[in-house]
Amino acid sequence: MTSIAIVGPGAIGGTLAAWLAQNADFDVSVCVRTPITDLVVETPEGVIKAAPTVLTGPSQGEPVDWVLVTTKAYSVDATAPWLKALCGPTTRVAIIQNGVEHVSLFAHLVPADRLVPVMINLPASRSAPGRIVQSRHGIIAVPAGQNGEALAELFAHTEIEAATHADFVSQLWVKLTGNCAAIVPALTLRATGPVWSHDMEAIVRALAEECAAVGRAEGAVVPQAVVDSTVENMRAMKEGAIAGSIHADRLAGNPMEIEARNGVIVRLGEKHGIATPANRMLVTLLAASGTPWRSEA
Ligand SMILES: NC(=O)C1=CN([C@@H]2O[C@H](COP(=O)(O)OP(=O)(O)OC[C@H]3O[C@@H](n4cnc5c(N)ncnc54)[C@H](OP(=O)(O)O)[C@@H]3O)[C@@H](O)[C@H]2O)C=CC1
Ligand SMILES: CC(C)(CO)C(=O)C(=O)O
Repeated sequence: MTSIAIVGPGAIGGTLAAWLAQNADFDVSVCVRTPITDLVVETPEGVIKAAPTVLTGPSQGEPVDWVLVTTKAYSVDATAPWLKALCGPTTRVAIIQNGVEHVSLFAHLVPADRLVPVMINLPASRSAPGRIVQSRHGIIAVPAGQNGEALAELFAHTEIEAATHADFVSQLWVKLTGNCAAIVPALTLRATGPVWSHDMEAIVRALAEECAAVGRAEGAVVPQAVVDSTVENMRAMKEGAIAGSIHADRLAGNPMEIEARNGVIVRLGEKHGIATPANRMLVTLLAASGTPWRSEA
């Protein structure tokens, strides 16, 4: 029996917990801030249900084989008491978040040889605690090597396609390039398609070009086609559509991952001497969007 604890069963964590709990060889628990009774997830393959063990505080935790951290990237320190309770000498910890800083954010909490960064491409939204819609097929990318292989193996019997990649850094930056333009609808609170113009295209393209340039300076391969498809996706965005979790978070008045998704482009751009004026401007504006919205928790 493989024991798996998921810290933060929101849209992503709840979806992954429900899929993993379908495997009778897994003992799945969820570590919550807001209690849940069970999980009901509408997936591309139909509705799946699960009733994992629910831990409401770190004092209820004990060492497990795997911890999957699926909190937002600004909640790192909030996971520390959970990690202390759930980690034994052989526990592996997967960080399943957006952004490119999985390892550096958690380096002070988890030994490097047991920290597994994960890129996830899986659109999911939560309507209530434990009630989630996974709207498209899920993809997970992990670094090549034993830890990555073991993480991918956990998802072998799920809908989610998990694979190892020798060039994992490129997986992260390609995803970030696709995601960084979502800061526009997060600011305007409107889909970009219906208000598309040459000026809007220039802004979206600049955001993605800057991200790709910084990613390349960090050693990633980010093909120009990724920039072009980011622009095309924003052009095609229909009225009423949500451009992912940062847009959904602003609409809900939640804290946003501004720093992990766009601030990082500015910071690492500075490190490499790459100007990132579009990201810098929109980060400043979104962070300044004021009450009742907060930028980071
Ligand atoms: N949603 C999506 O479609 C996608 C999201 N991602 C990324 O995945 C990561 C998770 O996002 P998402 O699932 O959308 O976020 P959610 O806000 O839906 O879920 C985060 C969860 O973390 C919980 N949490 C926060 N602090 C603690 C704590 N101290 N102890 C226990 N639980 C805690 C929250 O609790 P509470 O229930 O109280 O809110 C919530 O359940 C982010 O990095 C995001 O960018 C990546 C791809 C797609
Ligand atoms: C765009 C999407 C859904 C892709 O997985 C995402 O990363 C997010 O919502 O944050």
